[in-house]
Amino acid sequence: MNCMDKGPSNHHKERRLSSRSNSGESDDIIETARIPTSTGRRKRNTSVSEPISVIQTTKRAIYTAGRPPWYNEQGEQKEAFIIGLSGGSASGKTTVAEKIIQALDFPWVVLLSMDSFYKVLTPEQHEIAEQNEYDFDHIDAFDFDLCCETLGNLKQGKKVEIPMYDFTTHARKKNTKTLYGANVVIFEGIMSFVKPELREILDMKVFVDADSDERLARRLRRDITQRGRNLQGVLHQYHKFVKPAFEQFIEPTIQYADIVVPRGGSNEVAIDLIAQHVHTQLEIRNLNFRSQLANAHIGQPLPSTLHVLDNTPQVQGIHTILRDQSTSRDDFVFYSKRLMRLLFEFALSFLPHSDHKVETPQDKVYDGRKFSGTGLCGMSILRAGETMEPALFSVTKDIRLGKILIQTNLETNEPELHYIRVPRKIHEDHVILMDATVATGAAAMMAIRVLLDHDVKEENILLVSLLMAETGVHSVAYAFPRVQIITTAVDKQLDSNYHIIPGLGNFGDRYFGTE
Ligand SMILES: Nc1ncnc2c1ncn2[C@@H]1O[C@H](COP(=O)(O)OP(=O)(O)O)[C@@H](O)[C@H]1O
Ligand SMILES: Nc1ccn([C@@H]2O[C@H](COP(=O)(O)O)[C@@H](O)[C@H]2O)c(=O)n1
Repeated sequence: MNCMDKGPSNHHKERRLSSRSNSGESDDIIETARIPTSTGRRKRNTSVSEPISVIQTTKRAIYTAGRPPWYNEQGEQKEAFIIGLSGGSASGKTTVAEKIIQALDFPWVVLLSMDSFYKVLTPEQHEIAEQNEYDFDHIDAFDFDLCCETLGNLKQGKKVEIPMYDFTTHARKKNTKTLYGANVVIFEGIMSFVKPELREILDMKVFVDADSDERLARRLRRDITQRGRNLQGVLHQYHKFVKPAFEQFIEPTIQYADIVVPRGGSNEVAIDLIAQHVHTQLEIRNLNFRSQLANAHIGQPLPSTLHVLDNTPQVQGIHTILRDQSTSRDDFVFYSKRLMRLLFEFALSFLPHSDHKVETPQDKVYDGRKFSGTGLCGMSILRAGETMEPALFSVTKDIRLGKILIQTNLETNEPELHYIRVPRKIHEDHVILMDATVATGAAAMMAIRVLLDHDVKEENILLVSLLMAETGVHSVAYAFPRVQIITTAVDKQLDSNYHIIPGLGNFGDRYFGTE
């Protein structure tokens, strides 16, 4: 882990994180750091500051540093809190944003710059830009539609792809940056308050004010040292475009600000006030999730989306072995694998199928059925869900796999999201979500919420588990009524530690021999 990252606390149940990837994609990952705590300022030359939070990456693996639930027991998102920062060029917007992040001292905060949404230039426009004759300070220079859509999705907790802007080439970089899981987004840009549809997304609007001479002096220094410009070019661009645009578009938007911050990043009092307000907003949204779930649905009938494998003598026999505390680890692994294969064969029947005729070797027509979905993915909830992957492979061909690491914080009893690796284009597919056991349903709900945030359709999710508690079934079905829940048995109770009763013990410990 990066040295800035405090890493998961030792209050967590330890779980093994496998480096094996079945997705067929490269397993290289970026670990990004938490909020920087030093006062030293980093140079910014891209449109998403990095590394600010643990929720941004350019690769397929996303580390989220133990994010607690960001949704309520109905599975609904708690919206991210969006702070908009406006002000003239080089007024100190980025500096203020970074100071707010330091003052917040809170993870899952991301800084997003409006530079990301500069329109892509035509070759002719690019040539003009090279001569400092392109007007980057006009509202038409920005793609407001993409900006609103992206910021709106981020507010809704969705995963988004952010274009990366390079001031030295006046162009977007080839790679985008993935952002997922922000609780607070700081959005800064000269035109942040210009459009009403953008203002509407902002929960708090801050205008950073600085003397115009100071702005020019800072811009000269910055553009020459960081943006590949020369003195003459910067002065020309400033007088022709930047100064008039400030007067025409930016300065008038001060009227929309909730707070005006004179002296920018030097204004510690204003920064502390902003941080305090955000803290209050986040506290209002906090939940003690797992204990709420455990008591939420006592006595309710089981939902129609629950499908339990027939309790044949064969299934009951396997359960008897698995639940027996004296069963050896070898037998536990062997019989759980048998049960998993039966479970997956059963689960596959809940995927969409359509009529499909084939000709038999006798030249006769057979009226058959065929999987009619676009594709199939498996997602395992680490670590116990990972034990189910070989059984899934044994009954499905060409399935792509992803993983989610969720741990229980033993102090708060809340599930916390640490790691996600999602197969490409998962939103088009049916997804088999695997966990060996489901007790309160808190981890399963978090995993489902992650899938929804990646645009998987709720009705395309199958939660497949060897053993569930009634509470877990109810929690999942109440929050996500279109998810199919498929298991081999449902036990009635949870004990005070949220363990399934009678249950089969800690599945992962028994399977991996880590008791
Ligand atoms: N209070 C300040 N004192 C001195 N330099 C500053 C101050 N605030 C910002 N700067 C410098 O001015 C330049 C522009 O600041 P920045 O925060 O990037 O402005 P903006 O995001 O509004 O363009 C940067 O090089 C930054 O280091
Ligand atoms: N290719 C570009 C794009 C934008 N600019 C200037 O950037 C300013 C906005 O960024 P701040 O960090 O200063 O807020 C804006 O005034 C544009 O003139 C540019 O020079 N080249």
